[in-house]
Amino acid sequence: MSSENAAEPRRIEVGGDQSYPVLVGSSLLGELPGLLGEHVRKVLVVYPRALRTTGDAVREDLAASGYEAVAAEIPDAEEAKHIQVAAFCWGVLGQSDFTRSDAVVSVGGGAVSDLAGFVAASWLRGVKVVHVPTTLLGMVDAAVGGKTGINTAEGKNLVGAFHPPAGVVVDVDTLATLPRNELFTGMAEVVKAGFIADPAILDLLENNSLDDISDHGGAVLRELIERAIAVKASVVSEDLKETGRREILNYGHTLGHAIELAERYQWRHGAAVSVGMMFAAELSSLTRGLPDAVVDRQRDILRKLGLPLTYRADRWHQLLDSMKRDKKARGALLRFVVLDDLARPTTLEGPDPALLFAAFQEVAAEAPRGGAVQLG
Ligand SMILES: NC(=O)c1ccc[n+]([C@@H]2O[C@H](COP(=O)([O-])OP(=O)(O)OC[C@H]3O[C@@H](n4cnc5c(N)ncnc54)[C@H](O)[C@@H]3O)[C@@H](O)[C@H]2O)c1
Ligand SMILES: O=C(O)C(=O)C[C@@H](O)[C@H](O)[C@H](O)COP(=O)(O)O
Ligand SMILES: [Zn+2]
Repeated sequence: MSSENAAEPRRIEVGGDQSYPVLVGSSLLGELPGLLGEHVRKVLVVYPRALRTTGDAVREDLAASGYEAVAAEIPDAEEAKHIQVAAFCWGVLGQSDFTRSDAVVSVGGGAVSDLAGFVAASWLRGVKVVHVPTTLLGMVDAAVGGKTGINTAEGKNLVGAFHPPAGVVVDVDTLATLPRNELFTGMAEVVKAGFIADPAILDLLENNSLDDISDHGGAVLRELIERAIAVKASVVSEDLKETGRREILNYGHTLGHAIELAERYQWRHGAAVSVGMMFAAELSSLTRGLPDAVVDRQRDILRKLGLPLTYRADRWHQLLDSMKRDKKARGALLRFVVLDDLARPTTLEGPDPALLFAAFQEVAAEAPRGGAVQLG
């Protein structure tokens, strides 16, 4: 991850009151000081144990640039999004005398940027954060947009804050070590961006081989990443705090989050969102007349990527119960993001429970025998 001989990165600007760049390219570590700005002296580098080599490289690079760089090594994946992990980070910040002019840098997937973003949002009521996403999902979605959060026993992301980063470094070289199944679960959010806003993404996914789609050094994946970031940047530039348009980024998430909770976070987010998008598409067909061709296209693309399309039928009541705590719900009214057509998302409020159940029947599968767990 050296910054020598780096080609000029693509810069995607996220607008709004606190605008910031998302830099996309190779060998971009050297961009971190520029994003941190002039006044930062101390940096907390937050990374999971599984990414110790990369996290350490970032910390050493920052130390070599003159920062007092402190490491916070946290549990892996969804285990990171826990209040005790936030408290551990607050402890490190306190013991190292971090002030309001200091900063946090996250290195990892979406779980790490959500946790580290929340720590930065809450420490001294808000310090700077820069994200270095190392999963596809983190690059195209989680690290961009300023939503931060942790889970509680009752559900996913129930505690958090909107806290935009000062910048995001999308170094595609970090994808070299990402396991293939992690890359493809991240692709669910890319597909989401295609169906809600940018159908060119869908053409790329349909017209290229899985090898080209997953080649981190190749032009296809690079275009998918840049297009998906552009969708997210455009939406959050307009509506940081989800008072309106931003809800479209939740397509597939109402059921998806309920599945993650039901599976005790043993399914990856992208896998759960894949089933959630199929459910949302079926609901769109039943309630908004979404053409069958669009539903079939979504199913075909998700299937090509090896993403799950169904979920066990026997869990419907549990899922429905969790969906009542979804952040889009208003009082007793459940709300879903649905599609009127390709790239025409809208909100459906208080749908007839019979239609919700009917949509679920379209994605329902028999319960696995012998307690088999599908990791997605
Ligand atoms: N804030 C947002 O806007 C937003 C958007 C989408 C998703 N999310 C959240 O993001 C999380 C999911 O993120 P994720 O899919 O990145 O999962 P993750 O952060 O759990 O990472 C998945 C796994 O990949 C490993 N990993 C990460 N980078 C690697 C690399 N370069 N090489 C090898 N292994 C690597 C991690 O150690 C982990 O085991 C969920 O908690 C979801 O709710 C947030
Ligand atoms: O950025 C957003 O807004 C999104 O909804 C993006 C989602 O992909 C992401 O999973 C988000 O964390 C879900 O937000 P939540 O508000 O439903 O917790
Ligand atoms: Zn998501």
